[in-house]
Amino acid sequence: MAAMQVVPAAAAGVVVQVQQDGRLGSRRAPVVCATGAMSMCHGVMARGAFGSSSGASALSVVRIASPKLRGVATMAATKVAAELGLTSGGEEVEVVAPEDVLIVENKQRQDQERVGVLLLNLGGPDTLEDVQPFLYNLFADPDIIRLPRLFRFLQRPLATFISTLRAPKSAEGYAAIGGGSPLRQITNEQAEALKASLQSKDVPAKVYVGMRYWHPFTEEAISQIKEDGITRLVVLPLYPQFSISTSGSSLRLLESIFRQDEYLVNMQHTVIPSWYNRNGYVQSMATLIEKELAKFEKPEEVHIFFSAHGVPVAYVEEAGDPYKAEMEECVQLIMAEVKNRGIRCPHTLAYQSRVGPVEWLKPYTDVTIKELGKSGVKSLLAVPVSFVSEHIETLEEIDMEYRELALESGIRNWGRVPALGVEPGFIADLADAIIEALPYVGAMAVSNLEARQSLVPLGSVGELLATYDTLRRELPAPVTMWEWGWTKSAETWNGRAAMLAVLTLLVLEVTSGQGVLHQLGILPLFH
Ligand SMILES: C=CC1=C(C)c2cc3[nH]c(cc4nc(cc5[nH]c(cc1n2)c(C)c5CCC(=O)O)C(CCC(=O)O)=C4C)c(C)c3C=C
Ligand SMILES: [Fe+2]
Repeated sequence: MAAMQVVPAAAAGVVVQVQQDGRLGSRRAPVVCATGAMSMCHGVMARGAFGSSSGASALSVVRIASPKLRGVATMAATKVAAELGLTSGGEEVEVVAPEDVLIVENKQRQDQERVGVLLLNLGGPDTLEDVQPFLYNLFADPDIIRLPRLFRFLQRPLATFISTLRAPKSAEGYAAIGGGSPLRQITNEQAEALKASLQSKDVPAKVYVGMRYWHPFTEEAISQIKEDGITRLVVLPLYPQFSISTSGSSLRLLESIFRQDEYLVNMQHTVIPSWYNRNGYVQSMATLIEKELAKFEKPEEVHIFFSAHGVPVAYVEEAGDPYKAEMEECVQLIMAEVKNRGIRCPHTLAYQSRVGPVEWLKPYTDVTIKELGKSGVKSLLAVPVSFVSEHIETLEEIDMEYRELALESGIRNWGRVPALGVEPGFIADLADAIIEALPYVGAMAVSNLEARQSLVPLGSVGELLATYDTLRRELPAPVTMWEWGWTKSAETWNGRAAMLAVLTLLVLEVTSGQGVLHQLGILPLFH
């Protein structure tokens, strides 16, 4: 193992010593000298003109200020040392003092590289006409409704059936918030802000938005990424906590897109699967809470009420979704920071937006609001915590439905923390997360301990999908009327459900003239 250490910057620049035998001081390897001016703050990539006895003429430098990032330092140092010909390539470079390390990258190679950031999000209907097709896309996703293998062919007809039934109720909600979802516009603003923040940190990158269920679809973003010749991609789902039903579903889609395309197979990438535990996010949330609390007449009497989007319990208990654990840890971290600021309000976490009759994560938001009202709480501050943009579930469900319920339940003073949106501290922290992930692009990060900063560790799409939900077990469908399982009643219901689904299929095929039976050439025989 070779050792790489950066000797603190002299007035003229930085000296990097690389040694082959792991002990500093003996058998000196080539020394790389920096002569340009550079920014030295944490996480900032700076550039300068450099000279080196190994022949490298232009380098860029990343300062790693935290010993916690030893893994990042090691990986990048290993790569750089090999590129500079300081090691023969195979051996890992040991980082002696990570808090002092400057990682040196070959700038010539960097100039040919184009960094891209892909923001993943759910998407929402732009107009009321979009509501049913948007819902169709959502319910056609096997990570939202996972049918038993035998019935998989019914996924699409079932999605048509459920989306058609649900569309009028959903459309009412979207009509109440102005006739469509604000998600597209807010996500575009976040992308712009992130690009500017990265640029200000001397990391030029293109930022793309890929939605799962509506425009701009992930496929559209990927086409643009190819067209722009991106060579290194950081994938950032805009969900602070990981769930199979959100980030997981988008990764599953990316995996299939990547697999079918030679350019994408070879494009290096890494994913930041969740980031609820980043200090910048936690601080930004605490600041928003503090600001909203100050608007109450008696802030010390306010109950802080975190409301997260729910998922069916089976996602957590049967498929191993880390969502609940990450959510609980997230709320703990935010409350620890809130307490740090001298605020002593009690708090509760509950889950909203359940769909259908299967059991979802508890406690439910509506039930909890009623209970809090009954128990004498008079002032409530709602904090949406699973999403970083305003959307139908903050603007309609929380601001209208839950507010009304709270007032009916005896709560007199109501407040709501806005979603983070383009809050500067939050965007700057996301930019830092991207910069810190860059050395992992193309590297096997999951196997690296330091990459395990959250329950779902940093890694490539393939690595991440291999770490959870590998079996993709059948789960109770969240939106249908039956229960899967082997109890007597479940069997009966399975049979009925299958009959219902087959009937639906037949009706749809006959009315639309399209479908599996037409494809198999069976149905036209009956015409
Ligand atoms: C962390 C966030 C989210 C999780 C987890 C999640 C799981 C999940 N959602 C549904 C069903 C629906 N979700 C709908 C809208 C919607 N969902 C999220 C986020 C999460 N979903 C957002 C941000 C939005 C809103 C987008 C917008 O247009 O503003 C909808 C449509 C709206 C409605 O009809 O209520 C449905 C349906 C399931 C079944 C699920 C987990 C399995
Ligand atoms: Fe949802």
